[in-house]
Parts: sequence; C-alpha cells; structure tokens
Amino acid sequence: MRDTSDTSDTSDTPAGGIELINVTKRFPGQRTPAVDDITLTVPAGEIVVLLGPSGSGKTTTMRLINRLIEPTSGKIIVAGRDAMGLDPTELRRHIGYVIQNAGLFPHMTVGTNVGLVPQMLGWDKKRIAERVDELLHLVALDPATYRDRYPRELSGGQQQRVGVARALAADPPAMLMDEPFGALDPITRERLQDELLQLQEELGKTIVFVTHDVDEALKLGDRIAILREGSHIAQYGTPQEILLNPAGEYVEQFLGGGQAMKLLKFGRVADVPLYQVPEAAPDEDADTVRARIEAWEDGAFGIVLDEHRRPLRWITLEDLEGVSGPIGERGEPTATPIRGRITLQQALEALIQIEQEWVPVVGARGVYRGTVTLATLQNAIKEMKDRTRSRRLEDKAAGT
Ligand SMILES: Nc1ncnc2c1ncn2[C@@H]1O[C@H](COP(=O)(O)OP(=O)(O)OP(=O)(O)O)[C@@H](O)[C@H]1O
Repeated sequence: MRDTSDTSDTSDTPAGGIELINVTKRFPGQRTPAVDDITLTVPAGEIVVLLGPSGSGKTTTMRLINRLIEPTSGKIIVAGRDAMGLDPTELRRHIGYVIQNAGLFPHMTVGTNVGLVPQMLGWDKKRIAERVDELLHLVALDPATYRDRYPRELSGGQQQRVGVARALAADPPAMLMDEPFGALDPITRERLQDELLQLQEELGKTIVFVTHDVDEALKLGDRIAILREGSHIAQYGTPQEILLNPAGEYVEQFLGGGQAMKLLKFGRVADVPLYQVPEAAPDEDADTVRARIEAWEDGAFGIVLDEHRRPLRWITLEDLEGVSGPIGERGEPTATPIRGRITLQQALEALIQIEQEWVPVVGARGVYRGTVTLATLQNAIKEMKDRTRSRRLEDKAAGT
C-alpha cells in the first residue's frame, strides 16, 4: 500500500486545480478495484469530463475527490493541498457537488436548500438571503417565484438548476458534477448544458463532470478522460485531439463514428489553427502598414487593433491608396468578434450571417487571437479526413 500520510502542501498543483496520483480504491470483498491506479490532472478553471460506460468507476472517482470515501492508496491534491490533510468539511467547502436528480432535501424550501452551506458556515440571515437570491438569478430562476417553493413544486430541470445554485453557494473554486443532467429530457438537457457553459465563462471554476453521453462530453469538456473499467484512462485530451486522433479501437467505438460531423458540431474554434493576417494600429503610418501587407504572400488585407489588441477594422491595400500619415479610421469595421469557445459549426453560421469572408476570434477581455475563414474550417475537416484515411491504411497494412 502506498503512503498516503504526507499532508504537506504541494505547490505545483495550481490553486483550484485537482490532481489524482496513482489513486486506487478497492471495496471490501471485491475481486477487482473499482478504481485502479488512476493518475489525472484537472487544470484550474477547466471542465474535465470523465466519460465511460456504467461501472467504469466514474462515481467512485468523484467520491474519492471529495472524500465521501477514502482511497486504498494514492494521493489526491485539491487546491494545492493534500486532500487527506484537510478536514473533510473544509474540503467540501472547496468543492461543490451536484448529482443526478439534484439531491435536494424535499422538506426544505428552495431557498433553504440553496442557503444550506452558508448557514452551516454561520453567515447571518441577511447575508444568506442575499446570496440565495443572487444564486437563483445566476441559474435563471426568479427568486420571488421560486425561493419559497418546495422541490416537488419544480420541474426536473428547475430542480437541477437549484442543485447547481446550492453547489455554488459558498463560491467554491471547484465543482464535481455527477451526471447532473442524466435524468432530463433532451431539450432541457441541452438548455442546461448551454447555461453551464455560460456560467463557466463568468465563473471559471475547476469542474469534474461525469457522463456516459459522448455528445455531452464533447460539448462541455475542455478535456475528456475516456475511461474503461477500473477508471483506466483509455485517452485523455481535448475534444479536438480525441476526435482527430482516437487512441485505439475502444475510443473509436465509444465515439461511435461520424467524427467529421462531430468535429464540426463540437470542435472549438480555439483548437484549430487560426489564420494570422498582418496586424496594424490606428496610429501607424500608412506606408509601414502597406509594406507589411505587401510582404504577406497570402492576401492584400490586414486587421487594425486598438491599444488593448481588440479588433477594430479590416484594412485593404485599396483603403491605403494615396494615403500618407497615420491610417486612423480607414478600413471596414470587423463583424462582432467570436469567442474561441464557440464551435466550428457556430463559426460557420456566423460567417454565413455576416456576409464577410473573415471573422476575428478573440480570447479573454476581447483580445485578438486570429481570424477564421471558410478555409480554416474546411482545412480542419480535411485534416481529420486525411488522418482517418491514413490510420485506416496503417491498420490495414498492420493486418496483412
Ligand atoms: N460501496 C461499494 N461497495 C462495493 N462495490 C462498489 C461500491 N460502489 C461502487 N462499487 C463498484 O465499483 C465499480 C464502479 O462503480 P461506479 O459507481 O464508480 O461506476 P460508474 O462508472 O459511476 O457507473 P454508472 O455510470 O453506472 O454510475 C462497480 O463495479 C461497482 O459495483
């Protein structure tokens, strides 16, 4: 058995991140461990999805992270600290937990359910009431309407929202979500997935999310760990990496074919190589900008960025004809930039709607990252097809 007694701080796990190191859980009387030597890093601020069939050990892994059960061996680091050295209550304050069917207390009102953790933390009544209303707003439930209802007076989707609000009550840096949308109808499920992604844009929590639904994993995961029995990781990577390069037959079977369509539907703009066009600033001289665009072999335009590197305008050689001095406000305003988090399909829809051939992509605080064109999207699909084809040829060659 490995030594799990070291409770020292581990500074290389970023605050808010979660790390499992060689973690094993063997239940008494079981021949094989439910979790067998899993090592996994969940980076701070990301959604990591555990995707695996029933019985693969997903729930056990979650329960190990928040110490509802203790590991047989191995080490779990939460927010830079060895979880074994933390008081379980303190640990759970660090980690919100959301489960299927929300797990609300039926005899307590929505407000009391959501305010449970702050109440245990000894907050005063006024502060709790304010926090409850704030959280209900956050999960799109009108506090005046829902605060005093009982869980049975809510739909399944509304109950699940309350479950999320309750998990967020003490503003924990991390959240564990165990099939939170598993019992909902497909439409409500999609809506709650979208809401979770929106919430995550604002809150940037470290989230471990369990599901056995491939589409849900591809949609929500910054990274996905595909598990087989015993929480053995068959592959760990971004949705893009997994779709482009499934690590073997098990993963391919799990993905269930149609990868090109899945890539379009779930691949993120941030994960494909963006088009890098010449950049300029409004106070730059027209001659300098012209020379920069002319030196670029690909085309005859560039992008003007403000002092915070936010996109302003497209500028072409034509716009610069006969101009001397600063380029100022010349050029055509760019369309509203898209965020790297959106899918390739949404980017395609955006390009079609704006009737421009290019759309700028921005990251945090609207900072320019690159440009998406139809060709960017086409190349991503083509790359996937090429890889799939060469993999098939390799498999065939290996089989003969
Ligand atoms: N308390 C327990 N005692 C004994 N065995 C257990 C216990 N909890 C889980 N197991 C076993 O551990 C294995 C993993 O179970 P776990 O619930 O983690 O799987 P899962 O991937 O979450 O499955 P599902 O998707 O069906 O919820 C199973 O074989 C299960 O029977």
